[in-house]
Amino acid sequence: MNSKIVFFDTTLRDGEQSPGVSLNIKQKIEIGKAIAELGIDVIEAGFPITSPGDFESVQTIAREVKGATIAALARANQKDIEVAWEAIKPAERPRIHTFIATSDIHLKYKLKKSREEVLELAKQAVSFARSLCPDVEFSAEDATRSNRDFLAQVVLEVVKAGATTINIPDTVGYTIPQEYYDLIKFLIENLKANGYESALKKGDLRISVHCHNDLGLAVANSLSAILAGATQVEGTINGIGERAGNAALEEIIMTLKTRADFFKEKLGYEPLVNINTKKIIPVSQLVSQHTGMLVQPNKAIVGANAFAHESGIHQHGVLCERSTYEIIDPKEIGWTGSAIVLGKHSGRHAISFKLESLGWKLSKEMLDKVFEKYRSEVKDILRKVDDAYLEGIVLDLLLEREYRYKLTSSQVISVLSGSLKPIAQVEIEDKKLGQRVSVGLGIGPIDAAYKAVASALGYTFTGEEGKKSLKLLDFHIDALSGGTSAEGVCGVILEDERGIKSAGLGKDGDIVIASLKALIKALNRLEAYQEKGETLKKEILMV
Ligand SMILES: CC(=O)SCCNC(=O)CCNC(=O)[C@H](O)C(C)(C)COP(=O)(O)OP(=O)(O)OC[C@H]1O[C@@H](n2cnc3c(N)ncnc32)[C@H](O)[C@@H]1OP(=O)(O)O
Ligand SMILES: CC(C)C(=O)C(=O)O
Ligand SMILES: [Mg+2]
Repeated sequence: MNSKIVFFDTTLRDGEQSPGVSLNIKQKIEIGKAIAELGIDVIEAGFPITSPGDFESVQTIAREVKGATIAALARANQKDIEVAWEAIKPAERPRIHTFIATSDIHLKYKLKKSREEVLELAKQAVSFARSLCPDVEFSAEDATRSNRDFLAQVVLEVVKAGATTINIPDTVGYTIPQEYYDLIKFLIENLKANGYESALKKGDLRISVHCHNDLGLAVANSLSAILAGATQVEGTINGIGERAGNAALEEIIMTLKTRADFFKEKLGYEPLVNINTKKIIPVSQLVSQHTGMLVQPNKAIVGANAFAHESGIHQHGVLCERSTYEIIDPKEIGWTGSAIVLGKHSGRHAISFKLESLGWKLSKEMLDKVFEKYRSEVKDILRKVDDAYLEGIVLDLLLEREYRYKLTSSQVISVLSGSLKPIAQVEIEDKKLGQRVSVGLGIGPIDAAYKAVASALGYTFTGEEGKKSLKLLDFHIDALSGGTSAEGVCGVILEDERGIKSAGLGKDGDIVIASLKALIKALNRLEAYQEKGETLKKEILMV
């Protein structure tokens, strides 16, 4: 019995076929090396006949990427195969991967050839490839829409011609798990009946699967094929690839690892052996960065939300014991850990956890007050609550009466056209220094208003000398309801020179006023924190 499944990565070939993706040689080598470090057995580096650039990158990968077999794709013709061989020849272990479609749809409309002609081309391609390279993979493109008996005949003949891996692609993502299971089983039984049982058992001959995700079934189909006896599985990092993409290798790997019990029982052996799963997140991020294909947040394993918990009941569970709502330890795949994200559905346990991590250890009564304020002031307004807003609530409860600034008057003028600039005038009551008045010019009315406030209180957003520097880390405005008379809500996060963060929300029918209210709130909280924050944290509060 085979002791392991061969993992075949085609991020650099099928993955690069994603619309809009084009990787340069440097990026391909970086990705190739990262995939090899993950422990992937075969890396399909490209399709060398495509262009001189593709040839060069496949050749460079063949020279520089160690540890994995390096494969190159070729159509079923001599020229493609010669060029592919030329490119991969320098690899430690080269593989020629040749293919031709076997479905009647492809034969009739695309190749315009009979079944007999395709069978002949497949045999010739494999035996020519085999005359160059000992490791030859053959793919029957669109296998899942092919006539079963014809497919079985092609498979048998290319094995006789010397193919060592036979790939049965679900090229258009059409099959479903049970159907694919039956197909793979049927093809394996047919090979066994024709004298290849021992080769299959020893791993000298492998049935491979290559699934596309048009119905969202690529990973399920791949796993089903493994259960039917396939011993090579193909896919890409992050599931990128033609149209809806390929099977996501990281999902297959983590399913085999997480449900090793199930697969071991069904297969009689442990299917996952050599993968260094801690490299999954770094390689996923590298692929996303180089291809420009963002990973959707809710994507399994590698999505930003895959180990993030926002709802109170789940947060409570995870804080008690991670395994209540997580089936994988995120550290096992290279994340730093699980994330507790505050939002609309969060409860007291998560708030208390967050505050403790910020240094605030609150009494139960105080926590109840914070939660009530969180519920009434923040929960429905912010989609994701930064820690600074939470800390701001605590400061309001303890120190609001002492807050230093009050906006007493303001006027802001917008400019439609011409050389004039928007201008703002503000009047602020400062508990320490009395009334402060200032004027600001800006690109827009909010910019002008913020500059006026900063100048009145001795701050600068632009690094002016002699003033206290502030960074505007976040600024956003939303409408609280629909229509032109909707109330606007502004959220602001500031950071001072020491890295202290402070946030404020402001609501008003006038969005400039909402923005000013948010800024003044954030500045009040910042000053309160600077003066008393650390001292207050040291006390266990019994308010
Ligand atoms: C399912 C898959 O993912 S298959 C891989 C798909 N990937 C790519 O196509 C990316 C790289 N492709 C390319 O750069 C180009 O298509 C090239 C260089 C390979 C070929 O370009 P062109 O010669 O201009 O041909 P074009 O792409 O327009 O058409 C494909 C030709 O290959 C033929 N062909 C397609 N598949 C095969 C095959 N497996 N074996 C032999 N011939 C094939 C077609 O019948 C057609 O032939 P024709 O020119 O005689 O009509
Ligand atoms: C070339 C083959 C393996 C392919 O990518 C497909 O059929 O999807
Ligand atoms: Mg494909």
